Amino acid sequence: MSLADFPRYPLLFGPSPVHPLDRLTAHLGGARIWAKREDCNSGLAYGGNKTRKLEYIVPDVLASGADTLVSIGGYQSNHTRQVAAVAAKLGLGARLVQEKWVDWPDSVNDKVGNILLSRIMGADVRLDPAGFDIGIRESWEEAMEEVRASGGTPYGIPAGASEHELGGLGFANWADEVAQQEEQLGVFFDTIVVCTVTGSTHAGMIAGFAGQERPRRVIGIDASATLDKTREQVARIARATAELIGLGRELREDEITVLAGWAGELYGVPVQSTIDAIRLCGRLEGMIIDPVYEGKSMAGLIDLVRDGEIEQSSNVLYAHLGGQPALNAYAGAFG
Ligand SMILES: Cc1ncc(COP(=O)(O)O)c(CNC2(C(=O)O)CC2)c1O
Repeated sequence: MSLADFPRYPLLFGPSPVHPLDRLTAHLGGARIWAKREDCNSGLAYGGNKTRKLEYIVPDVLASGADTLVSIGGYQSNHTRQVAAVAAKLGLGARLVQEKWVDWPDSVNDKVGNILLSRIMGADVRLDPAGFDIGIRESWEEAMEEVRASGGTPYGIPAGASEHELGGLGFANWADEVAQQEEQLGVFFDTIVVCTVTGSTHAGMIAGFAGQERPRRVIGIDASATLDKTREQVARIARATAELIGLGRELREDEITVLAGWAGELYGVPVQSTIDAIRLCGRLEGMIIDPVYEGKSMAGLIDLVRDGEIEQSSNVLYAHLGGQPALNAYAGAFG
C-alpha cells in the first residue's frame, strides 16, 4: 500500500500557502523562517490541522453509513469545531464532548471561540467536568452509546483524530505537498517545527518525510505538558502510519523528536514565552497564533533559532496549524 491507495475527501482550498516570515527572520538574526498556513487551508469554519486529517477519515465515515460524528476535546477544542464544520458540510449530526481540560480564569471560556462556533454550526455540545487527557475517554464512549440508544449510527473520532487508524495520513500527505511546493519555490526546508499534543499531525509528517530522498529534521514542540504520553503517542502513530503507507523500513529513533520546554506546567495555560511569541508574530508579521498550541511551538522556534540550535544557514518551515478562535477565551492573558 501507499498513501495514494487511500481515498481522500477534499475539504481544503488546495495546497496550503507557504510564505517567508522576513521580518521575524531579520528580528531573530538567524535561520530563514517560513510558514505553511493550515489556518488558511479551508473554507470550513477557519480550517486547521484537523480538517486535513479529516480528509482521510471522511471516506470511512461515508462508507460506514453513520449519521452522527462523535468527538471530544476541551472546551476550546479546535478539533471538535472542525468536526462540527465537516458534519455540517456532509449533512451529518455532530455530538461533541467538551471536557474541562483547562482551568482558566476567563469565565467565558465555555461560551466564546470554538465552542460558540460549534454551537452555531448545529453541533450537540455537552460540557463534561473531566480534566485533560489525550487518551480514549469514557465520556466519549458513553456519548457513542447515547447516539445508538437514540436510534442513531455514531462514527467515533477520538481526541485530535490521533488514536484513529487513519489519523496520520493527512500529514503524511502534507509532507508530499511540502516537497511539491519546494520544487516551485526553489527552496529546501531542512527543519520543520510543529506543535504536538495528541500527536498525529507530527507523526504523519515524520512518516511522510521519512519516505523522501532528502532527510530533514521534524521537531515537535510539546504543548501537552504530559511529555511522556505525547512522546509515546507520536512514536506509536508515526510507526503505524509509516507501516500503513508502505515506508518499507523501521523509523529511526532520531526521526522522532519531541522537545519540552515551552508547554509550561499545564496544557492550555499560556506562559510568558507563549504570550511573547504571540505578540512578536502579531507585531512583526500580522500573523495571529493562539495561546494553547501555536504560541508554544513558535516560542520554541524562536529559542531554537536564537540559540543557533537551528543553524543560521537553515530554511525552517513553521507549521501554523490554526487555533486562533480560542484567543477569545484568553482575553485576560493580554491585559
Ligand atoms: C491549533 C492546533 N495546533 C496544534 C495542535 C496539536 O495537534 P495534534 O493534536 O495532532 O498533536 C492542535 C490539536 N488540538 C486538539 C483539539 O482538541 O483542538 C487535539 C487537541 C491544535 O488545535
